[in-house]
Amino acid sequence: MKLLVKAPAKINLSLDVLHKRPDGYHEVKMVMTTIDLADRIELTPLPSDTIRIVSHNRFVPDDHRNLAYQAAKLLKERFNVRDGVAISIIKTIPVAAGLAGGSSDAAATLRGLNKLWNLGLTLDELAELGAEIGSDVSFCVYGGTAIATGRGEKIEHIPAPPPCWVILAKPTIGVSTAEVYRNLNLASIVHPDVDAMVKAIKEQDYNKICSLVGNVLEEVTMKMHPEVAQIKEQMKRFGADAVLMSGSGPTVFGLVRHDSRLQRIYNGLRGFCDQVFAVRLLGERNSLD
Ligand SMILES: C[C@](O)(CO)[C@H](O)COP(=O)(O)OP(=O)(O)OC[C@H]1O[C@@H](n2ccc(N)nc2=O)[C@H](O)[C@@H]1O
Ligand SMILES: Nc1ncnc2c1ncn2[C@@H]1O[C@H](COP(=O)(O)OP(=O)(O)OP(=O)(O)O)[C@@H](O)[C@H]1O
Repeated sequence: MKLLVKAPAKINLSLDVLHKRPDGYHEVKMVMTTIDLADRIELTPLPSDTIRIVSHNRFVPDDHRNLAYQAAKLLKERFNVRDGVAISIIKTIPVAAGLAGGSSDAAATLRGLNKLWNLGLTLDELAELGAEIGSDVSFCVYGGTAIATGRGEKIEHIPAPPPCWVILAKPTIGVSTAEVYRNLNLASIVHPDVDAMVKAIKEQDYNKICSLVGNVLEEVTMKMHPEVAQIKEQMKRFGADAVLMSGSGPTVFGLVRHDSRLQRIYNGLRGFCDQVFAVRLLGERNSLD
């Protein structure tokens, strides 16, 4: 049996960093939501006791460095699974983009193998395992919309924001998350109001949500890559309701409510960015089947 699993990308509507922890990670407080831009993961049982990664994207490693490989290895070791699996990754989410592509592939692999190998784990158990792979993996196990705290692995679900379009534009650079956190100057942070963002989402107040988007990592990445600021400016000029960099970047997203504006913004951005997408926010959380 071949199993197909969808691995959606995330954006951060609000991302605050509270302090640096003794273990080197940063204590964060963020609002994350999944969007309808997804990789597809195909899981095929193998007769031998191996994990094989198949990916036709030259930026995606096809060995133990792949987060989907690490997800399969973790399940095999923890639950003594002797079966093998071929994990084929059909990539749509831009790589090293701030959209949690690798983390979502790992999360989808956890959900899929739980089913393929009849492990009977709950989403909570899979999210806990996911945290061992990366900070964004727990959220990606659930999807939907959530407040993430700790180093990003503590998840509290909240309702989805009101429906809208999300325009994404990724400049042709990749960003190292570790480097961005390293270059963050904690003393000069202007903190976004994460609680107010949560309240605005619960009240389904689209205009308020737009006025509250904020990401403390944005300034750090912009300093390294001025094209991020340029794309933000363009997106604002073409009429997006709110514009922000996602995660550690460099992808910039814009929220757009009216269909009539969408084409104009999309066409305008295509002029100077290869990777531009127009997708919907995804309201629902992932289920186990
Ligand atoms: C920027 C975000 O994507 C926002 O959602 C996440 O905070 C990063 O999540 P991620 O890519 O899954 O991060 P990980 O793979 O766990 O960590 C990569 C590196 O980023 C830094 N890192 C990550 C998360 C965090 N809360 N504090 C950190 O300082 C650490 O140096 C770590 O070695
Ligand atoms: N399945 C995968 N897909 C993409 N990249 C992967 C994968 N597994 C490992 N990687 C490695 O991880 C690096 C970061 O890729 P990824 O697309 O996950 O970044 P990101 O979107 O910035 O993640 P985040 O938003 O969680 O910080 C890549 O450069 C790549 O070498």
